[in-house]
Amino acid sequence: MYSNKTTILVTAEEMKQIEAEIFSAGMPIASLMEKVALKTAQKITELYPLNRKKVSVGFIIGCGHNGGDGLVIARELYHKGYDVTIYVPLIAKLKDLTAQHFQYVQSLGISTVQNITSLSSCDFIVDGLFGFGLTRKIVDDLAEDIKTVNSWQKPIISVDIPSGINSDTGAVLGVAIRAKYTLCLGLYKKGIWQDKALEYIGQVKRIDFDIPSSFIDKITSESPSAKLLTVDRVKEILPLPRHVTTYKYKQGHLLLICGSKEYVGAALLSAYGARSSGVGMVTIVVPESLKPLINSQLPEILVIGCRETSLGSIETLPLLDWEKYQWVCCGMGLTKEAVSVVEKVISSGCDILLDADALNIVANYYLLDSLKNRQGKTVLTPHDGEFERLFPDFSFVGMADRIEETRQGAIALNATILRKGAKTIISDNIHTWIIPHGTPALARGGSGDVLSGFIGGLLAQNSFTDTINVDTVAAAAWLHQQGGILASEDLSTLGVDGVTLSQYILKAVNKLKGNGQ
Ligand SMILES: NC(=O)C1=CN([C@@H]2O[C@H](COP(=O)(O)OP(=O)(O)OC[C@H]3O[C@@H](n4cnc5c(N)ncnc54)[C@H](OP(=O)(O)O)[C@@H]3O)[C@@H](O)[C@H]2O)[C@@H](O)CC1
Ligand SMILES: Nc1ncnc2c1ncn2[C@@H]1O[C@H](COP(=O)(O)OP(=O)(O)O)[C@@H](O)[C@H]1O
Ligand SMILES: [K+]
Repeated sequence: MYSNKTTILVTAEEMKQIEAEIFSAGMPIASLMEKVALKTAQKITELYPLNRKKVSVGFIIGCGHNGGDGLVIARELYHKGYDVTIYVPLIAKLKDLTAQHFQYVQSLGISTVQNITSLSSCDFIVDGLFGFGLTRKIVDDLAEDIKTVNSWQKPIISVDIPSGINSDTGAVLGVAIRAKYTLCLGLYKKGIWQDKALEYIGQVKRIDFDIPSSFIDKITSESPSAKLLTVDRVKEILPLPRHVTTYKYKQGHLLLICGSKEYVGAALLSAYGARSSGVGMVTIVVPESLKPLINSQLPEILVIGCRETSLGSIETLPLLDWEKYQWVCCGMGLTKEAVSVVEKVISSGCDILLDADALNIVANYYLLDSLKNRQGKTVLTPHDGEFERLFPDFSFVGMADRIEETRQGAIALNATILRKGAKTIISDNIHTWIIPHGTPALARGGSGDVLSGFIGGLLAQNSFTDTINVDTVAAAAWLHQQGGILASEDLSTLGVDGVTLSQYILKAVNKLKGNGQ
């Protein structure tokens, strides 16, 4: 079982406790700082190698151990031949270890300047101002310094976390460094993966410093932690390789209930998404008038046309043999008037995924209790607007920690929630996955319809395995983003329409074979 502990996201408190375990086990604080900073310095020389020409580096040094790290890095780059200048705005309140490093750096003759503008001629900047010890808003001169550095549009490498970013919620505390690289120390801080931090973190790299996994377990195993989903984990979750003796019904039967005259494409795109999952069978329930189109576009899909309203929505569902289907996906392009359809799906007792208008209907008709207490598993795939509509007056809505807010939603509705966004969050009441890589190319109508069908198809297949739903939904979201990334590489950010996306998801699946399988 792939159980990489270092993809876990930790809060400042958890990191402090993990480091306290390291210190109480005998590792001197100064030694850990030295080890961490040496590895960080090494990474910086890889990012900005000297290659014979002079490279000048400006350091912003804080008063805490982030500053201590920065000073050790400054010293090491100096010894390697970089032109180093340091600026120590909080010189009046340096912690002891930081003060010692400052004294040594000065004894080496490394130049210390009195104001930030003296760094403006450096090739790049290292931000060792604040780490996870930042506790309050950055104001006054320090805030001005950060605005000044950002204004230079120069590469900034942030040690541990961009200074000014709350390491739990990702919120900007007044003002924050806009980093080109964030070199996260030891374990990923939770704030780095919150959508709010996205425009400040740049490219994130983790600097490993051999934290014993028993210490990580000891501190984090009690609390439900979020983790980054990695390619290795996705490979484990996918229903691959197939048994040679399999047959189509062993590969799952998915029921899609979606579409309307107004939103024909949503039904089509959900079906394309389902097709890309490789699910054994797909049955789609749509208003009668959509039937010929679906049949012509996706000949392998069984189409049940049903009576439609004057507006072209599904009026009533026909009698369905619900037992036949491993999963039901409902809502894509359904319109908000198909209330009885959603009520029937909720009371069907099947395992269901609700998206788009089905979510709006649940919100508008207060079906939350019937959702929470229903038989069968529930997956919800709201974007932020749908999420807020679902939980208008719940205490957790609007909390600073968006990852935790999503988990609270999952608990409230006894469901697995996929929260759409630049960083997709997938959570049930215990497990939370973050999809680390994404592309804004997906920010267009139809991407979500493809996603719902694709998730449904994977869930239907994995219903024959012991894979938990939150893992399957996360793997689907990971492949959906990867499909978008691959498509934008070939067709540009503007070229990732829903049909193209559904085809590139398969390229993303195929690429997994290349990952050292
Ligand atoms: N522990 C270890 O050995 C290791 C730790 N590691 C490194 O240390 C970092 C954590 O170190 P840290 O705890 O010293 O916190 P850090 O962010 O450096 O400084 C916070 C200081 O700033 C101050 N301050 C806060 N807010 C402020 C504000 N708005 N405006 C002005 N001042 C403000 C506050 O002092 P205060 O003003 O509250 O008295 C506090 O003392 C961590 O991110 C990692 O980089 C790694 O190297 C591994 C080894
Ligand atoms: N900036 C972005 N970066 C990455 N993914 C995005 C971004 N914007 C949207 N997406 C993804 O695109 C999809 C949009 O879904 P949704 O808003 O439901 O679209 P629709 O319902 O119109 O198909 C979601 O999977 C979301 O995660
Ligand atoms: K920093």
